Formats: sequence, structure tokens, C-alpha cells
Amino acid sequence: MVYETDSDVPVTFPVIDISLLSSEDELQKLRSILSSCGCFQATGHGISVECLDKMREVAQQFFALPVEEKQKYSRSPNEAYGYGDDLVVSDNQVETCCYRLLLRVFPEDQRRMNLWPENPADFGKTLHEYALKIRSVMNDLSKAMARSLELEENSFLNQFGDQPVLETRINFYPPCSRAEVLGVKPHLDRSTITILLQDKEVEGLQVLTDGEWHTVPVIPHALVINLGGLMQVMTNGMFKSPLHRVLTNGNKLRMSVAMLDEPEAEKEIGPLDQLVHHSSPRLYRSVRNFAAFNYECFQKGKNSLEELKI
Ligand SMILES: O=C(O)CCC(=O)C(=O)O
Ligand SMILES: [Fe+2]
Repeated sequence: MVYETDSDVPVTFPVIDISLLSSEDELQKLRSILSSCGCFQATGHGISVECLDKMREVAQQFFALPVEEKQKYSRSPNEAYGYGDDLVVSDNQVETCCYRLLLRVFPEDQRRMNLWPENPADFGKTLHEYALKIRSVMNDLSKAMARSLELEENSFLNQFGDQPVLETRINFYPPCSRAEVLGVKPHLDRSTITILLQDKEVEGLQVLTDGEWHTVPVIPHALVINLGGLMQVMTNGMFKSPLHRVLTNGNKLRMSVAMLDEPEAEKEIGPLDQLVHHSSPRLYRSVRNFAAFNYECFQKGKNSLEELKI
């Protein structure tokens, strides 16, 4: 199978200036976008260009190291954290080409420092500073999302416990000229909100909306906001978590830095009571450790949200 890029089809992908989310009109725009495609590009996020570029730079420097150097941080078999490529779990799996470094950033005492690159020397400091800023943007967005649904602004944040988790997945896609190979297979994120820093030049991310794959254009200083499955559960289906995938590029390598939030381990998450009514009955059962459940479903080719439906 060859994956179409549809590059000759102009698509308008939603953009929101999130510095304006105190206005009622912008909140309504946010609500409408999240209820339809669940994904947009955020400008006005307040993170400086230098900070975004520095994060991209240390990620690129790490991936440019010799293989032996990167393998010092390899994930162990059947482990998610560390450096590696996709696990091959079945013979008929779609082929992918992506190397990634998965790290837990918060809570700080849960970091596994043996997996944090020491080269480049400022990798850890840069990731820490970037993650603090992303966490603040995520919290502001979570509050705005709650307000857009006429909920108390901490309604989503309160579900996460005292020790919410923030993880990073730094993705690196080498050039690949085989059009049947994907960078990442179609999936739903395990987060409530994923904030993605895209490559500055190379496109590749596609989001499924209205049954069609749409390429997310590159806007160098914008952040891609993508709702994860847990937000669809908490909002009882009002907000959508889109399926997305990544195409490979025949000539150019591409990188991206995803930051994903997660509730405290073992916290049970379900639709908020305020969003369950006679006219919108409860759609999903509650779930603990959605991250693991989502991954299990992904490996079996199932949609985790369909599996959680009552
Ligand atoms: O590389 C990208 O643009 C997206 C990666 C992604 O979907 C993920 O890390 O969950
Ligand atoms: Fe994703």
C-alpha cells in the first residue's frame, strides 16, 4: 500500500491564538474545533523561539550521535522507556521507520536518569526547562477547555491527582524512499493533551478528520495541540481524540518532540458527572492506567475508545 500525501490539495488546518482564550468568542472557537477534529495549531503560547529551537537542537544532536553512543540509553526488551525503534510484535504488522527516545520528565523523582542522554551536555537542562513551559501551557489549555464547556476550570486537572505525569517522546524519522513504510502507524494518544513541536521544515503528521487524512502544515513556531483518548473519555465524547499517523519522507529526515500528560498511576478516570445527562448518557466506562490499555489495544489493531464504550 502507498500512502497518499495529498500535497496538492490545499487544506486549512485550524489555528488558534491561545493568548486570546480569555475571550468568549475564542473559547467558542476552541470548543467547536475540539468537538469536531480535536486538533489545532497553537500560536500565542508565549514560549520563545529560542527555547523551541534549543529543544530541537539538543534532540537533533542526540540523534546525530554514533549508534553505540545512543545505545547506552536503549530501552530494555518489553520496556517502553529509553531509546529504540518500534517493537515488532507480529509478522503482519505495518512496517514503520522511526527511532524515539521516551522519557518521564515529571514527577521529577520518577525520572530514570540512566536513560537521560549526557551528550549533548545541556540535553537534561534544556528538556527540563522546555517541559516546565509546556506544562504551564497544558494547564492553561486544560482550564480553557473546561471553561469552554461551562465547567469549573480545574475540572480536568483535579482528576489527575497530586503527582500528575508528563512524558516526552522525541521522534526521529530517517529518510525512507519506500512509500509503503510509515513513520508511525495510525494511533490515538494516551494523554489528555499532547503538545507537539514539529520539525521546522519537513511535514509528515496526518490527522484523520471526516474520514480523510489531512497533513498538518509546518508553522515553525506554532505548537500542535492534539487531544488524547483520555480527554474524549472525560468529556463523555464531547471532545474528540483524533487518529493520527506519520508518513516517511524519501529525501529528508524529520524530527518531532511530543509531550504527553497522564494522571497519577492507578487513578481511575471516567466521564465527568457534569457531562452525563439524560440527553447525553454515559458513553465510556472508567479506566485505570489508560496508557497501558491504549498501547495493548494499539498492538492488537483495536481502538481503545471503542473498547471502553458501554
Ligand atoms: O511525529 C509526529 O509528528 C507525531 C508523533 C506522534 O504522534 C506521537 O509521538 O504520538
Ligand atoms: Fe501521537
